[in-house]
Amino acid sequence: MNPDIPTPVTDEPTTEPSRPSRPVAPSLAAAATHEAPARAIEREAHAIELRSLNAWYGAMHSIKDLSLTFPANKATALIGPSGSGKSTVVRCINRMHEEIPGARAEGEVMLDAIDVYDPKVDVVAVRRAIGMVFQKPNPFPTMSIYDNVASGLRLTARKVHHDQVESALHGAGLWEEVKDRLREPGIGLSGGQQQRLCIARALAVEPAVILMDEPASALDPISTLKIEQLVEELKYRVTIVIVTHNMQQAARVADQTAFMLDGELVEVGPTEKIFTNPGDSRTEEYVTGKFG
Ligand SMILES: Nc1ncnc2c1ncn2[C@@H]1O[C@H](COP(=O)(O)OP(=O)(O)OP(=O)(O)O)[C@@H](O)[C@H]1O
Repeated sequence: MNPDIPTPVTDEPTTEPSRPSRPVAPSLAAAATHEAPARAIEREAHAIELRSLNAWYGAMHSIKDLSLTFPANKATALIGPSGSGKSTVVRCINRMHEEIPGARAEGEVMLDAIDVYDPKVDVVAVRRAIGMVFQKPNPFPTMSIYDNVASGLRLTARKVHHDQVESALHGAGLWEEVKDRLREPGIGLSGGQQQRLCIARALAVEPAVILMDEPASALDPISTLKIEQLVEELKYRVTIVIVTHNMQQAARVADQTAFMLDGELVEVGPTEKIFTNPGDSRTEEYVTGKFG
């Protein structure tokens, strides 16, 4: 564990455990670089393609031969009943699954032309290129608002520019609310603001993809709306994968929706089709509330 990085206020693992130790494949290196100007928000988003992904917890086979593409610059919702494997899939995408004792994954997770499971790819670079936001906001408890956002940048940059922090806070729709209190603790913000601070922290390192695992389920309706509006804005700069139990939320924010059941992909398609004219009767039963 890097001593510069305090433990986040959550039992979720931090996505930034240590400094990169070896070179990364070129596009991941590009995605992870801190040298780009602060407003390099035009950075390309990348599609993620899962090819025959399988995941286990010990002997339990929890993700079964899942192939699925998350198109660049789109928001894809992962829906399905509790235990269907949604969170496991997102943790496989940025290689956090393997941090769980006894857990392993097989298959390919392609980011652009690079398999993030390629042994030559640095796992820290993967997690910079593929940011993650959890259900419970997890700002670093001892850090100011400013330092929370700067923390990822400091892993590799000698100097963090104020512009980079400001740009990320703008990107997360938080700048106006915090610009006069940047040195105050991040945990002093409201829950919704903390979640946007976590989004700013993820954005600061200019990821290609952001994974959101039920990012609004702990928030009030107004904060939820702000997160949903943010998803709409962010997808012009990053690819978004959002796990949600809220069907209305999926319908509001997602261009594409994938329905999972028992670790398998039942169906994926344009969100409107999944909600109005799904191809599989199990999808219809789920989206109409007959189970789950
Ligand atoms: N850390 C873990 N150790 C062992 N089994 C796990 C672990 N995390 C998840 N599982 C199991 O893997 C399967 C998929 O769980 P996962 O959390 O991915 O589903 P989910 O669809 O995200 O559920 P929820 O909507 O309740 O969050 C479940 O059977 C679950 O019990």
